Amino acid sequence: MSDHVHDLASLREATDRLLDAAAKLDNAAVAEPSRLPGWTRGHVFAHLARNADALVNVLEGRPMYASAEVRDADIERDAPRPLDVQLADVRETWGHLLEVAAAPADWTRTVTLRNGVTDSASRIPFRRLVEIELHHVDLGIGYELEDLPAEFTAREIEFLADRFSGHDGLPPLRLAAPGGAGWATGRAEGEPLTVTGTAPDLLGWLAGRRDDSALQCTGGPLPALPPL
Ligand SMILES: O=C(O)/C=C/C(=O)CC(=O)C(=O)O
Repeated sequence: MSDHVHDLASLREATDRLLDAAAKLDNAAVAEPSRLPGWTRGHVFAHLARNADALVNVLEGRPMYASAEVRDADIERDAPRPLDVQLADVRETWGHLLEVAAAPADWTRTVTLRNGVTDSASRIPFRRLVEIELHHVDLGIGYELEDLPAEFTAREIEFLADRFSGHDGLPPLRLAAPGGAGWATGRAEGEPLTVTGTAPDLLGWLAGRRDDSALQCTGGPLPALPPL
């Protein structure tokens, strides 16, 4: 089981980091494109606020979002807001999520996210941490994959490697980072290809944040990853 107390502490630090960096922006920068196709920085802030509300729903046993359409429409509605409103929303919704997470609860219970995904409640703080850390990078404001805490990077590679594990569209893969860290993913049977790169480059590739140009693949050509 994930250590939700440890992950909540990491989440506090990551959220403070994002809010401190974002506070240096101005309204014009909020309206500029983020690194996510079709999304301004305002879309990213709006998404983070609505995701906090959605995770409160998950922890309290309600559907994460009323529907995919409502999720998307809420992000579009909130994206054009000025910086102070965006950051107040991210801060307040995060405060509410923390309050709900502080209530006595069975952290081993199974909760349901969107698209029918289920998980242990104890993994919700880590899932939120992924949103905060990767979207901080997506804002394109000077925080890069290399700036992510090494523990987070290793855990997110493991999380994504698990997600692609057993995927028929992928050959067996062994991911290898300097220092001996390694992860297995793709189909289980067969001789694995070895994909070598720094942990940030491996994470960037798996998470769709970076191309494969910094990775080396031995044993065959590097496969294209299926959509997340
Ligand atoms: O952690 C997950 O499996 C799901 C995360 C999300 O759905 C994040 C979003 O894209 C969202 O909350 O809108």
